[in-house]
Amino acid sequence: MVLVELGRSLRASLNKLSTIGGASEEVIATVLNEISRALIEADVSVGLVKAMKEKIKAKIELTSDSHINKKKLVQKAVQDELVSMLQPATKPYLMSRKKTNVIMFVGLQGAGKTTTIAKFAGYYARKGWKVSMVCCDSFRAGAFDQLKQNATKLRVPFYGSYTEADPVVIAEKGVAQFRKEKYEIVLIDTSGRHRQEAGLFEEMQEISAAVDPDNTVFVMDGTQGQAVYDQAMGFHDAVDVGSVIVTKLDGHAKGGGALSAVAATASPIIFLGSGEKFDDFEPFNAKSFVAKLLGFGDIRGFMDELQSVKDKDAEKKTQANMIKGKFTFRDLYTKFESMSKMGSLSKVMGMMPGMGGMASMMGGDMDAKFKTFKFILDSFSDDELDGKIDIHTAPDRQKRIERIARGSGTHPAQVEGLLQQHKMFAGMVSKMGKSGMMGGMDEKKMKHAQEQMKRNPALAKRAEEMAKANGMGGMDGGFDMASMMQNAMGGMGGGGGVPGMGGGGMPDMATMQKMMQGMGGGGGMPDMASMQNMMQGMQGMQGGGMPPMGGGGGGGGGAPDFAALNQMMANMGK
Ligand SMILES: Nc1nc2c(ncn2[C@@H]2O[C@H](COP(=O)(O)OP(=O)(O)OP(=O)(O)O)[C@@H](O)[C@H]2O)c(=O)[nH]1
Repeated sequence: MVLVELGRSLRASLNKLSTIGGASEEVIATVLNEISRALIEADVSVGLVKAMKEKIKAKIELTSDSHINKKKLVQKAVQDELVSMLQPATKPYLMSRKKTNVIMFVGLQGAGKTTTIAKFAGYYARKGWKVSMVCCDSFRAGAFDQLKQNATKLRVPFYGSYTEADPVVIAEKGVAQFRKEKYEIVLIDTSGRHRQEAGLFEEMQEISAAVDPDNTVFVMDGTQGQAVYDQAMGFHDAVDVGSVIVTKLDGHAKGGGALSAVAATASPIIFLGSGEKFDDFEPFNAKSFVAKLLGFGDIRGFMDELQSVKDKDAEKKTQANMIKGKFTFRDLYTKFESMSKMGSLSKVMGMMPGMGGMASMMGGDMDAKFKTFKFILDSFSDDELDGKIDIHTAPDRQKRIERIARGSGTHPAQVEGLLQQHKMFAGMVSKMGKSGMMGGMDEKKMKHAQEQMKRNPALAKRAEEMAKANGMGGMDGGFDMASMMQNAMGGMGGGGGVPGMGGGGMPDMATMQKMMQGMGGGGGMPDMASMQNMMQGMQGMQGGGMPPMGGGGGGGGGAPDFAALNQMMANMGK
């Protein structure tokens, strides 16, 4: 998650508010002062912060109802004001799949244009768009090689020239070629300069006139904080900047200032860059960003991502298998694919309520582990993946493990670790399949359970009390995913086990989706069906968590009492 420090300070301040009933004037004043200080430290302009603080205060004072939960009120006011500070005034360009979308990238030298183009290309290619790149940066030696290298890694076609010095000619030829080949997206890299110079602006205007881009994206270095305001305005006035991408928000204290300054120029921010890797990139939406910053998760973003990347056929097959109580290595692979198409796992986790902090705590290692799992599965034969050869019981099991380890560049112990986790999860799926639990929550049954809860508010209340008694009560009287996960994972991160291979099963996407839907309302109680789904989901994680999250399973903490939770569900239904 970007702006880790700012998020941590804001969350810590908000947590000072009492959960029960009211918070004293004094506490509220302290919290608002701390929030203001955190924002100023992130380089947000003092004027903006002052105005924001006054607006929040006014909102709180206006609410004379003494019964209202002050904690919620302050949280909501802070969230709303942060959103309005970061919400750009204009809407960004929306790409269409029916045409060639020509996108020109501009910015100062070193802002991260070439890297951002690669990230942008990767993001859309993962979602199935036909993407291409054109290098018009004939100013910086090596720019074309850099773009070429990135394009090759991403398997995206590119156009450029070592001999042609005129960027306008390159742009025209490249765009014409990719238009003819019916590419949906053509990304144009332009050259940068150290400062905003007349020469740079002229070149940008000439390229722009030659290719008539559908959108001009201004790439800006976020480490400069609020100072970017003048830069953004300069580019805005020189070319018709349609949207902005702010880069280098990883670990830089000034990111908040950069974001608020860009929003103040009325240019829509479309993506944020948070590292040098292609995956260090996320779409920007003020509401989702603030929700993640404050640790509330981003259910909407998660669902959108899930929908846009899901390989529906593969997921359907896996779902059908699981209902029958079957879970092959290919099903495991499908789960990995779905997750990896959504970007880095830490990003995905950042979208889940309360889990953002955990993701940053666990660091980039998670993604490395995730990749290792995929490499191992890539070295399975089709028959092994589909369970036609049961690798667990095959007489030449050891030989197969060694072959897979060689093929994936891993240690046989890591392959063994994956087999163990698969076995555990497949066993669980098998039990659930037999008991009908896996298929148990189809739409009809889910509706029925929801109706039950609606008709009987006492039941909903009891469920909430029970959930709280089980240590699941959290923010807004709803669920605190972080504490649930901590419970569910027991000794995450502990020693023992095969290094890097603590993971096991993962709840199926449908379960996860239902579970998220249940939690997405913010506050209140998830419906009964979702809760039961959630239990199933968590059971899937019990063997060490989502694959890359398992920490070897050694570190104590104790497994959650799923039997008790399930019993609780069952009792509630009576
Ligand atoms: N930490 C971090 N580094 C980044 C990010 N984006 C780009 N970089 C790094 O910033 C440096 C400059 O990036 P480039 O993509 O070459 O910049 P450019 O704007 O294309 O530069 P010119 O072609 O010279 O105009 C490289 O070392 C990148 O790896 C980011 O989000 N975070």
